[in-house]
Amino acid sequence: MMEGEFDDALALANGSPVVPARPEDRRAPEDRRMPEGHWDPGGRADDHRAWGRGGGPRAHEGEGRPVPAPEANGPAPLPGERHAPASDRYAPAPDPYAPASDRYSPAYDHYAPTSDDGYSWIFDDREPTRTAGRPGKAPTAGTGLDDDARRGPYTPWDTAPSLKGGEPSPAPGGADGPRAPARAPSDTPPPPRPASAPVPRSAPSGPPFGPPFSTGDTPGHDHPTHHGRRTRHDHPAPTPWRTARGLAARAPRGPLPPVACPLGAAALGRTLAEPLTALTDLPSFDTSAMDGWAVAGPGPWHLAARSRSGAHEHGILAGQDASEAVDDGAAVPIATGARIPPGATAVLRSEHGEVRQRPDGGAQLYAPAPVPPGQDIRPRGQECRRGDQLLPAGALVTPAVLGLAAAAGYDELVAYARPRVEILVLGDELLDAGLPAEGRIRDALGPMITPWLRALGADAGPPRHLGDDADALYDALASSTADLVITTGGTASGPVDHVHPTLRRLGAEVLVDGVAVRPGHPMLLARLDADRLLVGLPGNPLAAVSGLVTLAEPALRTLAARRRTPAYRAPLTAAVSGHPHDTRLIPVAFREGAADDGDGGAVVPLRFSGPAMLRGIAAADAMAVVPPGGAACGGDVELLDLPWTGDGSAAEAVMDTVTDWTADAPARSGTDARRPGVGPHDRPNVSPTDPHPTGGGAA
Ligand SMILES: Nc1nc2c(c(=O)[nH]1)N[C@H]1C(S)=C(S)[C@@H](COP(=O)(O)OP(=O)(O)OC[C@H]3O[C@@H](n4cnc5c(N)ncnc54)[C@H](O)[C@@H]3O)O[C@H]1N2
Ligand code: MOO
Repeated sequence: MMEGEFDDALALANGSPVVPARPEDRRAPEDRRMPEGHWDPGGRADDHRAWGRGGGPRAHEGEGRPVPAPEANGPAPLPGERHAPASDRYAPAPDPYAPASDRYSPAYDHYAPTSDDGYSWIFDDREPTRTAGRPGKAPTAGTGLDDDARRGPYTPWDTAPSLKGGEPSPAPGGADGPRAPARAPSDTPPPPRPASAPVPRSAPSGPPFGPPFSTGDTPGHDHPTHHGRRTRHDHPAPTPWRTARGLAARAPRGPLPPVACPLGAAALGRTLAEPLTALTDLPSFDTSAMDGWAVAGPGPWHLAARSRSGAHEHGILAGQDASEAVDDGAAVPIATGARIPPGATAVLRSEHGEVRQRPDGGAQLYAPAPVPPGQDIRPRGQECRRGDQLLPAGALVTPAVLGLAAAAGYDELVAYARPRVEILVLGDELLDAGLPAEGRIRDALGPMITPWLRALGADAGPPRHLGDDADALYDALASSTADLVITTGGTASGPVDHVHPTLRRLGAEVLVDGVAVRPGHPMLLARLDADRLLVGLPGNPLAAVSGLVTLAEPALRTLAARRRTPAYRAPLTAAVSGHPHDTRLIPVAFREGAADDGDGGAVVPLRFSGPAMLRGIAAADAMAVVPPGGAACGGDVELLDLPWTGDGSAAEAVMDTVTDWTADAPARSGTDARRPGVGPHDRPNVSPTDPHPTGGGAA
């Protein structure tokens, strides 16, 4: 296209005489590749990429801080004060950790649903009570100790004095039982200590309670009793939570081999093992972006009866041949998605054109304003040229990726194999249908874990129920060919907790034997052989969730070659007390506009987050990582996505390669508590319209 032709259009608009365009100046539209609505007078066909790679900010700039600074969200606790002032309506429960206990608490009845939206009752942001003034509890007790800590450390059943006549063991002390032993902070391996050295106590009260953990400085690794009898004295120190995640991520030898899989559900959720490279230009031909007329040169245009019989009765439709050229000064009806015929220079939308009949029986098409060359034409190669990298290896195959791959000409994708996971549900007490009865309960983990793992890209079959049969467990583990076996229950040291003994019997290498996390501390990770791992999830349902996110998810990520989603944080609407030594994982719901600055996102700790409960996690958007010692109201906490929260992997992959991703992205306020790139959610339990989400719990 010559500049003169553009001038022609302008001249027409200005009522100036039109100099007919020279046909030799009209190159095929295929040669002009510019973004839609922009013609390419200079024929800069190969510069088209520049249009998508402007100077806009990179999509991931500023990603690290999607939420306001903590100080914007509420006062920090005063020195010596564990909770925020009472005026803070998002202030914490008297002891938010207390409901995590399995002991009956009247609180469980107290938080029955009362609110209008039916969900806000679950927020764990009850009216604050200063610790010192809390009735009925000594200020030093219950500040982060759950039932387990109160009743004492992890105690192997076979050494409990009341059951066996083994070594003497001190009786539980005080009303709350013995205190948990002091341990190193969660994410720091405990310092080496001589085996005979006494273990310091976290509280001076209570009778002595012998050292319960291994003195080894490498938790879970140098434990001397993996092939011998476990005693209370030689149980390994729990692995710090973050260390455990890292060990789980590094436990597999690497990703499973790539496979070619048909484009469709078989590929969904896998990770691309090769870059997705365009097999064609997209669009692959110059395309009409609108229903209307393909026009050649400036108007008005002669609406010719098409010369070829039968063809183009309704004009040129999508999918039809459009090889017949349009003469200069002529127009032909065209549909969205149809090929632009040779000679056409623009598309005039149907709502913009006016057809006037001529006395000679012909028709003339008029436009209310000049039609710039290239208008409403999607030029070939606008989105990509053949050979362009559309996505890098490592991108998650999402539904959108399937669509893109299909558009780009793929019939199958080369992606990493899905990890095969076998789920073994242990426990004679479990029913798989009906109501709990006669001491038996419903299996809550089988129905949960299979889809959870599938959402993580695993090939997980239905759970197998093995009861509490040690031989059945041995046979199942010995014969399994799965990349990862997941057991539920039986990780502790009760009389029918068969996981540890069976691993010893199999000669498995225990990589993580207990994690400094609540709930879920008995979780474990073992290598059955070079290519098979086992994650032992505790039986308490929320403890099992904790094990899923702590051990199963990182291991599966490595096996499936999934990217780690970057950590993200949000401020808490209420203080959460911490375990003295262990990391806590608590279910939280996102709430936009909950913070005191009026528009900041935040996360609301949910109630019913005791180890045996699923009520909190079922309403949750994420799990918050609460470090030992707790987190203040307004303080940022790290968040772990849940499978239904969304996964930014694909978006991150795109951001690495396509810079105009930002052009259409909604502006990020910097206060969105959600993962960058994930749109506002509308889960009913976190209705942003509810100004008083404390609901029934606020009283
Ligand atoms: N003496 C000690 N006992 C326990 C300790 C401890 O430190 N010292 N830790 C407790 C903690 S914490 C947990 S968690 C559990 C873990 O126990 P197991 O992994 O051996 O699990 P089970 O005893 O089989 O079950 C525990 C609990 O969960 C229920 N359960 C089991 N499976 C299911 C299922 N599929 N669906 C629903 N509920 C399930 C089971 O009935 C028990 O109530 O150990 C504590 N003990
Ligand atoms: O604290 Mo256990 O780990 O109940 O879950």
